[in-house]
Amino acid sequence: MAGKTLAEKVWDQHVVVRGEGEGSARRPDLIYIDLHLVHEVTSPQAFDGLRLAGRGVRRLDLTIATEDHNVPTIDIDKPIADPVSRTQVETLRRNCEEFGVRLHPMGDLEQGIVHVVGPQLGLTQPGMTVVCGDSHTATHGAFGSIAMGIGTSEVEHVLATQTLSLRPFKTMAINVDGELPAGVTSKDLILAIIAQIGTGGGQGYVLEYRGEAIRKLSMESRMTICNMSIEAGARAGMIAPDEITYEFLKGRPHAPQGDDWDIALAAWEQLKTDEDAVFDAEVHIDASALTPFVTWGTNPGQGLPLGASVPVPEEIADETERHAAEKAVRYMDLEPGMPLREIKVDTVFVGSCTNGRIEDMRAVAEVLKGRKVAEGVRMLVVPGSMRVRAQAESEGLGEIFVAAGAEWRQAGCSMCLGMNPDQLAPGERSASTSNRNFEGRQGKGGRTHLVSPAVAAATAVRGTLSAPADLD
Ligand SMILES: CC(C)[C@H](C(=O)O)[C@@H](O)C(=O)O
Ligand code: SF4
Repeated sequence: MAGKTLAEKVWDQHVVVRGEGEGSARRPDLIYIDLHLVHEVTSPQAFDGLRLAGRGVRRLDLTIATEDHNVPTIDIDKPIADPVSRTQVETLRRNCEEFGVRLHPMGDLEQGIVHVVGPQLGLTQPGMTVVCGDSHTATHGAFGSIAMGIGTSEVEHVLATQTLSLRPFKTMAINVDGELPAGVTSKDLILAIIAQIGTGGGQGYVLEYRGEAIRKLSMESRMTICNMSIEAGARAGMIAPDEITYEFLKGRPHAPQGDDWDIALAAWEQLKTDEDAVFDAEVHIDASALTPFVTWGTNPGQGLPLGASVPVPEEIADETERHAAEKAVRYMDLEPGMPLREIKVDTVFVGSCTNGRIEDMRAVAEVLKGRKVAEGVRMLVVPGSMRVRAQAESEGLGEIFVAAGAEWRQAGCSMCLGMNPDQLAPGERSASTSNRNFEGRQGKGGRTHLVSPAVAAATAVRGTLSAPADLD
């Protein structure tokens, strides 16, 4: 019998009841869930459902909530001005209190974006099943766990039973060969992967990122990659745990301690794809050929190396792609054929669950140190959690941001999406370290270019899409 992939191993360890049938006709499996993360947007109806059915939360010890999408990132001691956001946050607080769910509210040191908070507390661990009513749950796959976004009715099911009925998946290996050149980051890599396989390329698959370049990445960088698996349409993305994973986890508040650590480690070391395992699909990408990568269009797959030019739609042979490019170029208000480096921005956003961690803050500070944000450019630096903020402060990074003329904010999803006061005005253009560049994502009529933290910082200094190497 052929060996198993990492994803198959983790899945098999969590099957409570196996679905009947074989192959594509196999019915869903009932899967045990090890960690359930909750935020204000997708939980209200789930708690309502529990209340109506007279049920409680089955595993309070495996459930944790935080406020992230609707929170402002300044004046957090004042009441939330927007009534919809205020209701969302207050509802979460009421629900968590009533059901006994642990909540990290605004102002708390552990508050922040749900996908930053889980790993930072050591709650996310190798070999787990992790769910959240949020598509970027894939982030947690960086620890070698199966981490999936779920809908509100599934949130209710997990709250009530700690299990979920899930369809079996296909496996895809993303083999990243060679080494990333200096100045090229994991954000550039994932943008290049999505440009290669397309926003639907991962549909039905759990992706496993493998190869030399991946092994060398920090946990923060691995999270950036897994985070965007959903932008390739995948059900989840994973990376096998290794020394870098264990080093990150050791000593965190919820990581196993003492003998439990040794027992856990022995189990985690088994979590790799067997040599003779067969993936349903394999993709290769040459890391050594990559340069900083940015998006020009309105989906995360419409990206190119920074040194390239805006596509000329008439030159695109495939009709569907041509139409998509025409539409995107129009919405983005770009000249076909213009160098990407000439695109001027008025806003730079650093943050989100893709690039709001300490490593990202450091990368931005390194570029901004001793430099100024260009005239007419507004730059927001938003830590993914209050702990990231505190760490950045202790390293003196906050001062660097402020001295450069950037706004150094409190934690939250912020300008990643238009659910809080941090938004683009119609017609404004941003370079953003977030993960989605859909029409209006950062505010109605706003235009988004997805970039790495280093590119975001260099762009803030020059006012046009730039890499640190473009600065003198
Ligand atoms: C609001 C939430 C449900 C949504 C998601 O599922 O991803 C948000 O986090 C996003 O990034 O668009
Ligand atoms: S930071 Fe953005 S992508 Fe991440 S959870 Fe918040 S809104 Fe979604």
